[in-house]
Amino acid sequence: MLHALFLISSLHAGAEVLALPTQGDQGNVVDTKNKLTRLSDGEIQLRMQQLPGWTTDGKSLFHTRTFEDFVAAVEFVNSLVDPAETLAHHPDITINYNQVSLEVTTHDAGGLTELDFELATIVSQL
Ligand SMILES: C[C@H](O)[C@H](O)[C@H]1CNC2=NC(N)=NC(=O)C2=N1
Repeated sequence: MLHALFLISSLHAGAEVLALPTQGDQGNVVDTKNKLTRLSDGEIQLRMQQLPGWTTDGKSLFHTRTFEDFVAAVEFVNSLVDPAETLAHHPDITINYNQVSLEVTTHDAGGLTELDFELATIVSQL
């Protein structure tokens, strides 16, 4: 418990926390309280290791998919609607014929948050 409190205050102070909170009480507390808090560079690096097919500039996540044709590209875009609405978090989308490019960031926080990685992880499974 003391450890969890220390972790939370570290995050608020903007310190880099290299431990990835994924499970247990500590992780749940941090995830709930910090979903819209910008992640540090160290936290972003750790999460990128779990996100193949995506790149980052430290402010956004980027992902591009190529499809058979325009119709398939639009169908993929349509499949993004439900997860985006469920999370109340929406990717910026560019369609170039059969290619769909996504940019995910938390505009409200001015950078990357846990929510961006949640959305990206769901998109990766589509
Ligand atoms: C009020 C509403 O939930 C917010 O404006 C949401 C909507 N969707 C969003 N999507 C993304 N990508 N970033 C946001 O900051 C964001 N904000």
